[in-house]
Amino acid sequence: MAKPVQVEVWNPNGKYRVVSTKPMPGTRWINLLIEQDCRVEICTEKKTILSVEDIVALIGDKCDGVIGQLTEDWGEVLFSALSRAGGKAFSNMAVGYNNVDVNAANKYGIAVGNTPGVLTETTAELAASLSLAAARRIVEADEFMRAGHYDGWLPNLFVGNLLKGQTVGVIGAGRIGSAYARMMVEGFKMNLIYFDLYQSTRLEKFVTAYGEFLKANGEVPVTWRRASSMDEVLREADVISLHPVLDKTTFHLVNKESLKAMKKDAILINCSRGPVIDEAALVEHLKENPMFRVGLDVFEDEPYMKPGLADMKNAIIVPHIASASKWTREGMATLAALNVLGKIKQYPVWADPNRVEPFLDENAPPPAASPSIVNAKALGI
Ligand SMILES: NC(=O)c1ccc[n+]([C@@H]2O[C@H](COP(=O)([O-])OP(=O)(O)OC[C@H]3O[C@@H](n4cnc5c(N)ncnc54)[C@H](O)[C@@H]3O)[C@@H](O)[C@H]2O)c1
Ligand SMILES: O=C(O)[C@H](O)CO
Repeated sequence: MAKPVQVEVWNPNGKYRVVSTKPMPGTRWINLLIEQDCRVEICTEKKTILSVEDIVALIGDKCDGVIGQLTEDWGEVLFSALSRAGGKAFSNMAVGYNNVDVNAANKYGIAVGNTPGVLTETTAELAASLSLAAARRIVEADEFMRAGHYDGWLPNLFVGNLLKGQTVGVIGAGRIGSAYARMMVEGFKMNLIYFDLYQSTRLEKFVTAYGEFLKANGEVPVTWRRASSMDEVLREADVISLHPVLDKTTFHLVNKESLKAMKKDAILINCSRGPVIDEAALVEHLKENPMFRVGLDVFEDEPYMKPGLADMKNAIIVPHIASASKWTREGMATLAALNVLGKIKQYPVWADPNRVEPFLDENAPPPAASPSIVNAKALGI
């Protein structure tokens, strides 16, 4: 039998039992659930990643819905346990849901929610921060100062790359990739090359209009191009940022061969999912190409790193914090809670999962809808 898991209980007499596998930022999400007659149970176990067994214990005999995390393995075992407990709703507190077996959820008629729209800019800003930090060697320089090595200005000290006029390459120009592209184009006057399965017309229009604006002001216009293959982006771009979903088509999208195709002094940023890069191949590439720099928010075997990565001066590594702004994390918690609540209350699914502002307005009640259910069609809701 699974051992009991520690929880904190809100509104013990609530009719619907909703479990959150982690404490989440803010209290609005808790209040919204309580106002709608939910008993909210928040797991307070100290360990960071809960096992499937822990979550089965949390679900227990009666559970209407669960808010879970991207570190958890939501597959057959958990969805069957949730279904046995009478549950009909699950939401990841994340936009990515590669940790969820949606087919298994479909089998048990369980809605799967995610949280798009509220983390686009925050995540793009971290990708931009890593791009700048890598280009200007900020982390290396900071370590150098703290170690007391600075004994005066030198012409060759921490010389990096100028972004202005260079080419930024985006692989996966969806919500986050497009927001990042705009930041780099508008902020640093970089030219854009992107690769996506779909055309990003809005992004193209934006760069065209900005280029015309620059030209009208006597400046060199920025340009854009949609590449017909990822390789084109790898060969041509000076800074490449990865923003696709993780699925079979993007696993090890960047591998030994693709790394070789990139410029020797290129910068590679990954704020999508770790397995999009073959991390062992990346470590070898960083060793062989000291001018090549990388900024990583995500790792192939998270929370672990491949041997050697932590020793590389040309790598900047941060612990999956791309969506970690207060506003975004509180918003993600709210959206995840409302996904679960919406299914419990049999509300319809919101028509446009990218337009989530009405759910985030602290001064007004949220719409009676689930903000984003990825298997809505399959479940006929
Ligand atoms: N590091 C973080 O904290 C963090 C935060 C948010 C999102 N993410 C990750 O970023 C991903 C993207 O988020 P989003 O909101 O921009 O999603 P999105 O669906 O708007 O964009 C993903 C884009 O990837 C494209 N794509 C899919 N397969 C591709 C392929 N084989 N080659 C090229 N492009 C391909 C899609 O067409 C789409 O335009 C999420 O799925 C998640 O995994 C990470
Ligand atoms: O997919 C996501 O939402 C992130 O990885 C966490 O913000």
